Amino acid sequence: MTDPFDGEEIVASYAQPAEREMEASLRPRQLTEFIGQPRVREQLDLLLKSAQLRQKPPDHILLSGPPGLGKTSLAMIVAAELGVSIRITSGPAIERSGDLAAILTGLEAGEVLFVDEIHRIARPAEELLYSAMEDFRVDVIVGKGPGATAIPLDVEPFTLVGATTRSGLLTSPLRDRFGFVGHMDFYDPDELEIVLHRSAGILGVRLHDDGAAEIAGRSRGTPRIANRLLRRVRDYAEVRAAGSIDRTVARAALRVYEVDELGLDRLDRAVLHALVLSFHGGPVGLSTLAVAVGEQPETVEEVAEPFLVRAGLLTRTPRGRVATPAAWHHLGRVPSAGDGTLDLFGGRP
Ligand SMILES: Nc1ncnc2c1ncn2[C@@H]1O[C@H](COP(=O)(O)OP(=O)(O)OP(=O)(O)O)[C@@H](O)[C@H]1O
Repeated sequence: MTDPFDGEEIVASYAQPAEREMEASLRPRQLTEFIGQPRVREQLDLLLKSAQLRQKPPDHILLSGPPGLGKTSLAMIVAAELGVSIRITSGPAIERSGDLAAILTGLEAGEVLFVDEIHRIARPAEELLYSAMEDFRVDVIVGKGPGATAIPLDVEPFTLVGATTRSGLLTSPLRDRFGFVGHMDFYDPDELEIVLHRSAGILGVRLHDDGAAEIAGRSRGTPRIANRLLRRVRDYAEVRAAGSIDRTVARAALRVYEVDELGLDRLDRAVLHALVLSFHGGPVGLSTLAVAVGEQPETVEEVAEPFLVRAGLLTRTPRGRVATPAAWHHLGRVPSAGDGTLDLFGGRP
């Protein structure tokens, strides 16, 4: 059976490079502009203000949560609120510890170093980070074997902001060196409506409250997706609806872009299809499921599953992933008593 939604992946929760520039223009610049996440916001506000009172860089900050919830934006806000510049890198980009040593020793006093996907940093580089975070010092090893020597180099006091979608994969020595851990959660639809109105203002789009509510409800609790859907609905509105977005226009546009009423994207639906149709609802192991949808296990686990679990469509059990009755219903199917699958009309898939 072909997936009727197998089209452009406009609700994918990771950004395409071409969209990064547009995303940057929509980023909140100050803590007061940052919508939602009230607990993290308040905790960060205290951390930053007390650091400013003491005139010292704040403790290292770890932000954890699914993609697109605003971790990068918050890291930039931390630097902006402190009035310092930010250097940005990511765990996978730091292949050798020498790369990290060069970044660390090049930092200016008080700067923020943002390491996205910090759980993917290579082990030797991670070990270098320990002394840099704790003592503002790195030992660079020169040479190999018995003749190798460690040259200690000073690092200016800095604040590391690490972002991770998988805080469970962080080793405890690394996790323990963060003085503050902020857990980001999915946004409520009413918070996403505020995000959408703010973005519409920046983009110069007329967005009515009912249009914002329609888009927010399909944004999977994720501001990045809300903004992406807004841009696509804006395209539709400009060409077919004189540039104004209300509920009717939003619904029509999202139908064209094949975003369903739950906001599921191609990968989400592929996972549900595989789980329900190929594995009869599970339980099935993550790697088997990932092979069935042609993705890496990490992509299924980090990108699709958090929302599927939250939407009550998938559960993780010790024996593997299981489709809930709501997942069967969403695909228009009913679980059969035996191992076969019957669709709602009694036929086999
Ligand atoms: N609280 C917020 N208020 C307004 N806009 C937000 C908020 N959080 C995120 N956004 C918007 O969502 C987009 C994605 O945010 P950001 O890149 O900070 O997420 P992220 O969690 O770092 O994602 P990833 O981990 O995938 O890099 C930004 O362009 C920004 O416009």
